[in-house]
Amino acid sequence: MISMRSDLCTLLLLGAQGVVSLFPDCSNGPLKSNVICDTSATPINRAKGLVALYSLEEKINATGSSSPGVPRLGIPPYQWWSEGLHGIAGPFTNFSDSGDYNHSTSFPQPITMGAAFDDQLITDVATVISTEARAFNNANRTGLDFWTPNINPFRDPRWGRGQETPGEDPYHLSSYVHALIAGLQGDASEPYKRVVATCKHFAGYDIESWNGNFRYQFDAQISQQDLVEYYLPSFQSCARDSNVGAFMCSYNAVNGVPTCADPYLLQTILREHWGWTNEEQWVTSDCDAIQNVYLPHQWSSTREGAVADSLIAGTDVNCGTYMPDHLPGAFAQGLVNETVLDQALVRQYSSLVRLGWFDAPETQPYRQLDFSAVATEASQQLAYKAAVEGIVLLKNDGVLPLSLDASSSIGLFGDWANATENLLGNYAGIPTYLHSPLWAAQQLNITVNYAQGPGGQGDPTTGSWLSIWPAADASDVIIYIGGIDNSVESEGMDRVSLAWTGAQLDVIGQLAGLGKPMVVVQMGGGQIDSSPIVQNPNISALLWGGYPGQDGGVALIDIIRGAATPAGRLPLTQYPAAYINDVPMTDMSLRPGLNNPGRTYKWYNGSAIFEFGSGLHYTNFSASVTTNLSQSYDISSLMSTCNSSSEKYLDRCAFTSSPLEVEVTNTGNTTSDYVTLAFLSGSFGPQPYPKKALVAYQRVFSVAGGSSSTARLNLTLGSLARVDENGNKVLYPGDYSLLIDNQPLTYVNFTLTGQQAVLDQWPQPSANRTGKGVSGFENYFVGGFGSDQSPLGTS
Ligand SMILES: O=[N+]([O-])c1ccc(O[C@@H]2O[C@@H](CO)[C@H](O)[C@H]2O)cc1
Repeated sequence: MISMRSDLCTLLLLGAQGVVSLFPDCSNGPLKSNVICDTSATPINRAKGLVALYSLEEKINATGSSSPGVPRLGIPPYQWWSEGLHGIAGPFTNFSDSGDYNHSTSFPQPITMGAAFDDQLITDVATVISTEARAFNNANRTGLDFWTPNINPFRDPRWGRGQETPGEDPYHLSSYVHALIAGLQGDASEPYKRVVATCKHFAGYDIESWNGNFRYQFDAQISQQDLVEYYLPSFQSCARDSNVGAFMCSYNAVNGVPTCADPYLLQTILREHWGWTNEEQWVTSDCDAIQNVYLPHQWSSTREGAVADSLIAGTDVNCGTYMPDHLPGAFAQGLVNETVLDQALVRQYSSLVRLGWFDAPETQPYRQLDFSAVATEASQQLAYKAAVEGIVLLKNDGVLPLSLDASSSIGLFGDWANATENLLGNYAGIPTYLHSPLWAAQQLNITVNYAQGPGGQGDPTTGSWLSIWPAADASDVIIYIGGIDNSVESEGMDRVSLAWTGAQLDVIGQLAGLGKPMVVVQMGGGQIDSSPIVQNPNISALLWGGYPGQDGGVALIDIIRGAATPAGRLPLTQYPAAYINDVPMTDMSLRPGLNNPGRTYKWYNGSAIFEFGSGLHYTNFSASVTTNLSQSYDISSLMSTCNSSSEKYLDRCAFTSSPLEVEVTNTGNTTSDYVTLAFLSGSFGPQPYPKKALVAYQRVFSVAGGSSSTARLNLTLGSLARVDENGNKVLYPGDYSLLIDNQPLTYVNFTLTGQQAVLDQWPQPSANRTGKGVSGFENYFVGGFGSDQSPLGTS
């Protein structure tokens, strides 16, 4: 459960009335001869012209996410907060009760789409989301700024919001988010952006509630090495490589400073080091994160201090009302000046200029879109395809695919067998339809025996499962679809167990005891320890489906019956259930250490139940690297080639002059996709060495039995680099192996020689990262998080 916070509650109530969004009228309104309406001027000059007309009060009012507009100038209210995680959604997106605009396309959760390892799919999905967003916006039903994607890496398996991310690997996240932003925002050279995407939550946010630590208060202690190597690459991809329009700073602090008040993160790293200097780009706070700068972080000593510190640090929009409420006091106290406020507003309005907010609708293709562009046949098929591509086959003794005909009788059991809303996961809008596995099976000409149970995530008594046994007796094949859902992993709620519930294991065990062919489908975003299923010889097959979206049931049943073939790969590690006893959630370090067996496939020193990248097919593949890589490379000549290339950032410079080619051969009979995952391992750079690191991937499609396809992988100098303790990205001499993740593994060895070379010199934070503190609030947590009042009601 999200704790409802005072001013946000008000906001949400206002939002229930719908998005009151008109566009400024540049042809007849009061601004028509202001530069804001001059389409030949630059976005920044247009925005400056507008902001110059605002009074201080009007400027301050415009800092909240529900911006009231300026009626005297014909500036309508604007709602900055829309969500679009896997389809348009959010508290301010207004679906109608019936008729047009009563639904949109709901795609799988990112954790499932991440498993597809298909960047083109992600661009296509994001293009549909931005198209549908525009149609809804034209009907005043949503905004133009979408607070998606969530690209904090899924570091700890307990994290309740890991489902919102593409997984645990920073390279994968970086590539995924680049593809996503292209689809959401469109081509940067176009006159208008489709919508603005927002990379969140910057940075180090991946704890909801663990052992007395809460997202609003947590101070993540992260080494510079882990920050650069693990927590920031996806954000760098957004800012430096994908030209994203917006960032969101997070609730937590990093190394002592709440992120929304941290000039090191927001200015030195984001804007200066990553060159995110375009004035159209702005930072919003997470919802009420600025309040948290005061309490519970106690970084600023007053509310006025918190808004001033955040604005000065580089937070331009405040989700909530804290800035509009407390900036007047901050100005009165001389804590902030108007130049900083103007800068925030110019960023906001030049972004709206790029969205065409001020321009005549006739000139803009996106302003012509209506409900006929929503939930089209092609979008529905894409939602299905995304689900199919993300489903992962983890065990198969040959029973799958089932060949079903009119004489087949299947038993469908488990909480997810008739899942509808569960298919979506969190941050969902209203889907076009919800096709459960049961519904999908019932569309086939077979007998389906369905019975509910065990029921919920608790451990109900076996009495409630009685209907299962006659249904199972009547079936030739048993399919159990269960696992976890948003009742145990969600916003505000981290998991307390990585095991299947006792009730589910009990019923699965009893069903397996019937000795019939049996398939288990593990659902949910976080992984659960499926070793009891893997080890049970009576269970023939195991699939993972995550949250597969509106057509997820059809996708699952189609894979089970062979109408579609599985080729997804786990985008995260499946740890043993005991992992949560081995490491506190608050330990942010990746490498193994005291009370930490290491995190993710790179560093975990125990035995995973399933490794990152696991995934079987209904056929077999071999892979061979056909580009000749096995040689020795001199670091200084690699560097001088890159230094004289047009690439501004050395880590993006290509390692090989043309993409590395991998020939993928289907050595079996069944046509199937194949995800080529390329990892690097070896002895180079600082110790300890990671077990391996993903450096490239490509999905190849519909490879027929006996034939081959070529995967082309772009390797950069950055993919060979390691990060030193100061966060510098360095190319080191040493022995390298490129591994193509396949059975058997394909290796290519090569060496780098000469002196190490720095690809990216990391700016260091200043030594002083201590806040001002708030006296009298030492026991603030006792009072909870709902407001910035002290537990005693004084402030
Ligand atoms: O009080 N509320 O209404 C409320 C609603 C949502 C909420 O979560 C935050 O809002 C989302 C904004 O995009 C961020 O991803 C999430 O961390 C936090 C608080």
